[in-house]
Amino acid sequence: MLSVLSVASEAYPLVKTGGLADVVGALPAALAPHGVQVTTLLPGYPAVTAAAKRAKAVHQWPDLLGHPARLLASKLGDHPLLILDAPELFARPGGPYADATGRDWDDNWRRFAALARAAADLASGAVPGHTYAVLHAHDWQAGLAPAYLRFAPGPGRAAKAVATVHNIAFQGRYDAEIFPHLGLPESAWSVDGIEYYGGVGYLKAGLEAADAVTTVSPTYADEIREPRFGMGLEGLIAAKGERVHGIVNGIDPAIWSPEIDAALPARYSARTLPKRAANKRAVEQRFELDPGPGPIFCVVSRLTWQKGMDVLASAVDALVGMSGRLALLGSGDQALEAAFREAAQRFPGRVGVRVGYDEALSHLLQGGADAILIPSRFEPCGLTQLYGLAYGCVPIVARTGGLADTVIDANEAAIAAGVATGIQFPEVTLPHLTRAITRAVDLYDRRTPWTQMQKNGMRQDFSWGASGRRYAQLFASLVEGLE
Ligand SMILES: Nc1ncnc2c1ncn2[C@@H]1O[C@H](COP(=O)(O)OP(=O)(O)O[C@H]2O[C@H](CO)[C@@H](O)[C@H](O)[C@H]2O)[C@@H](O)[C@H]1O
Repeated sequence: MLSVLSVASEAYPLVKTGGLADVVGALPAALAPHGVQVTTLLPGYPAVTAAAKRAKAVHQWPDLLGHPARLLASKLGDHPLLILDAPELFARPGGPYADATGRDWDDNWRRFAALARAAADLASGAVPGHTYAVLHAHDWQAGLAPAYLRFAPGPGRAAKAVATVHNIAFQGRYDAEIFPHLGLPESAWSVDGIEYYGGVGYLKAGLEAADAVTTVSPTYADEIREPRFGMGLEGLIAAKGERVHGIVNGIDPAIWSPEIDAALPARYSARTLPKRAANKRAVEQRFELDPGPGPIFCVVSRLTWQKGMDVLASAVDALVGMSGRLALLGSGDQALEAAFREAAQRFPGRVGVRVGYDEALSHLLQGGADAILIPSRFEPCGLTQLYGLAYGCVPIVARTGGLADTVIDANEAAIAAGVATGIQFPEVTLPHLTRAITRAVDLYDRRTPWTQMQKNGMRQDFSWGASGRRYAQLFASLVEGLE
C-alpha cells in the first residue's frame, strides 16, 4: 500500500462548510481500491474532537507555533484520521475560519501554519511510527505544508508533496511581519518560496513547493493559467506546465444516491422516476410554495459573487413570470441574503428561501426540485451539479470550469442524439441566465426531452472510479520519480 497523508481544514462528516469537505471525506474510500491508504489530518475543532471520543494521543509538541499540541489517532469512517489537538488554536465556538458573527479569526495564519507544520513533521519522519510516501495538501489552509517540507523538514526522508487547488480565489495572504513567527529559514523568503507580492502567500507557497499540483477539473486547470481565473497565480500555474493536472471530483455514492437517501420521503431510481413527485410535494411544503404545473428551480449554494447569485437575484422576476417557482437554500453575503428574502416576500407561494446551512434539506432539494441553478462566474469543479445529475434534478449551469466538463447541453443535436443532461449558458449575465431559464421551462413543458435528460444524468457514472485511479497514478509516479 502507498501511504498518503491528506491534510485539510474540513472533511465530511466531521466538519463541512463547502465542497472541500465532501472531497476530502471521500478520498480515502476513492483511493483504497487503487492500493493507496489515505490518512486524513484535521484540526481539532470542537466538532472533530467530540466525534473522536476514543482517540489515542500518539505524539506531543510542547511548542507548535507558540502553543502546546497533541496528535490524536482516530477514524474517519473506516480510514485512519489524525487530529491536531491544540486547544488554544482550535477549541473555540463558531466555524472553522470565523467566529459566530462571520468575522475571520485574527490568528488564522497561526492556526493553519500549525496544521501545516504538524503535517510536514509527520511527512518527514519526526513522529515515530508514522511514515508517508506522499503529503497531499488541500487549498491554502494546508498550503504551508509542502513549504515546511522543503525548507524545514523533519529528521527522516521527506515525502513527495502534492498541492490540490479547490478554489484559487482563496489564497491565505498575510503581512510580511508574520514571517519570523513561522519557524522557516530566511531562504524561504523568496519569490520561489513563500513570498507573494511583498507578503506571505500560503497557497502560493504550497503550489511553489509541491512536486505536483492538481485542481478539480480539466477546464479549470486550463482556465487558471489566465489572469481572469488565476487571480494573481496564473504565472506560477503556467510555469508549472504539465505538472498541473485537472482531475474531476467524484461523488460518494454512499451519501449521494437517490435509491438509498434517508433524507428523501420517497426513494427512487431512473426506472422509478414518477416517485419523485412525493419529494416535490415535500419541497413545496418546506418552502411554502403553491402547487402548480411549472417546474421548481432550486439553489443550494454559498450566496456569493463567485456563484453568480447577484445575477440570479435579478432573474427572479423573469423566472416567476415564466410559471417557474424557486426554492433557495444558502447563506453568505448579507446583501444577497436580504435580496432573496425580499424576493420571497414579493412572491409568496412562488419563491421560498431558507437562509442557513442544512445538509438534509440540500438532499431534499436535489431529490424533489426539477432543476438546479448554478450560474457560477468560476467553478473549479462544482459538486451540486453532480448531485443534481445523480438525482434527476436537471442542472442549469454557466459554461465554466467543472460545470463545462460535466454537463452536456441540451442543444437540439444533443436532444436528438439522446445525450443531453442539462443546460449550459455562455456568460453570467441577466440575458443569458434568463434565456437558459426560458429554455428549461420550454423543455420541461415538452416533457419527453426533460425526462430523457433526467435519465441521461442519472445513468452517468460520477463515482470516484476513474478519478481515484488518476490520483493513485499521480502519487505512484511521484514516488517512483517519474513525475
Ligand atoms: N446552505 C447549504 N446547506 C447545505 N449544503 C450546502 C449549502 N450550501 C452549499 N452546500 C453544500 O456545499 C457543497 C458545495 O460544493 P461545491 O463544490 O458546489 O462548491 P464550493 O465552492 O463549496 O467548493 C469548492 O471546492 C469544491 C471541491 O473541490 C469544488 O467542487 C468547487 O468548485 C469549489 O468552489 C455541496 O455539497 C453543497 O450541497
